[in-house]
Amino acid sequence: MELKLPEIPELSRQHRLAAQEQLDRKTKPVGSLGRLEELAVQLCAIQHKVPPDTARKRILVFAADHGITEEKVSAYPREVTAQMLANFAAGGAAINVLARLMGGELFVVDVGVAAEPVVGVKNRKVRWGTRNFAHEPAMTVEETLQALNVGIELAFEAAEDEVDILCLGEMGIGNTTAAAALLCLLTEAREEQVVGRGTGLTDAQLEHKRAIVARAVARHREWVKTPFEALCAVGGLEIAALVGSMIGAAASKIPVIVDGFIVTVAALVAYHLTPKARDALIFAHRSEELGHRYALELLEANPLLDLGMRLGEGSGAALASFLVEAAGRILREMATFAEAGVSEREEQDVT
Ligand SMILES: O=C(O)c1ccc[n+]([C@@H]2O[C@H](COP(=O)([O-])O)[C@@H](O)[C@H]2O)c1
Ligand SMILES: Cc1cc2nc[nH]c2cc1C
Repeated sequence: MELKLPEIPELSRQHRLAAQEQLDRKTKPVGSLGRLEELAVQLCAIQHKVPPDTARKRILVFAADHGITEEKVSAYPREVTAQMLANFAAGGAAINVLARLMGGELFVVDVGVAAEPVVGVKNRKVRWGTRNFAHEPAMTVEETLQALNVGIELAFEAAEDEVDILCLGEMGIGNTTAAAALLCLLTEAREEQVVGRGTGLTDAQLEHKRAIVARAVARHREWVKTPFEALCAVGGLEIAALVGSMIGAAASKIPVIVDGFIVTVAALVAYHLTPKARDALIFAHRSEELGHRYALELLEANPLLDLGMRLGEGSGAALASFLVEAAGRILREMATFAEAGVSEREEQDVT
């Protein structure tokens, strides 16, 4: 298997201009809907249509386990990943509540959880968890490509189902360690800048996690030459699938709402592999996780929300989807000055 990525179309300048022109004719002072207007224009540029479609929303939650949990880097035991899959399937997790509230479909995809498959969760296991990257590369080239392809396939399936907006989330105990190490390997970041408390480490546990990441990153820097190799070295199966899904969605002109720290690091990998993947991304929120600010800055991303959240599961993306849908509906449904018989702005000479 080799790395073959789908072609990504350019953002549509024509639809961007048409969207802005229509917005300026709606019954509101020019520019008064602020970032909602930017969002509406961005949706049109990604989808190549005015007004944009926002009715059909799908959340993809990619789940996997991490060998690095052997190093005691998470506040919770590895088994929680599989247990949460059962919770997702039963409808009891935060993301189930938010999916119901937003009227979105929730697809949970097991790309590599270290347990038997769960009924109600899509089984696309590549292997039962990654290897411990403190000692060896987390994934082989073959495994990484397989996981990337799971993501690409799910994005293409969404396109076939005429999904309008894709929200991306993840579940995987230990994945803030993988994401932080990946961020270090891809950039000049130091561990103190990007290794955070994840699910809630104490000060002493955070020190330990930083030492583990520093040692592993130094070790893998010796051989890692490309972003793809960085993903193999310290990434995760769900992170690789997220990267694939972003590239597949961009190729299919589907806007993607990026959740927290882990999904943003996946976005950075996608950007390094194929820069145009960045164009289809909308950043949901600024997570409490330490490295998120840094990762967002690298992508020049200004997220919509800042609610002090650090859950994952796509929860921030689901919340931001309300704003994204609002932006699209404003362009679709608001009356123009002419339609409503409202007087337009006056050119007043005050000299
Ligand atoms: O999305 C975030 O910014 C975020 C920040 C901290 C933790 N998480 C979630 O918590 C898990 C990873 O935390 P940890 O401490 O086990 O590395 C994983 O299931 C993520 O969904 C997610
Ligand atoms: C309970 C629990 C739920 C989660 N959801 C995403 N990451 C999680 C981590 C834990 C520990």
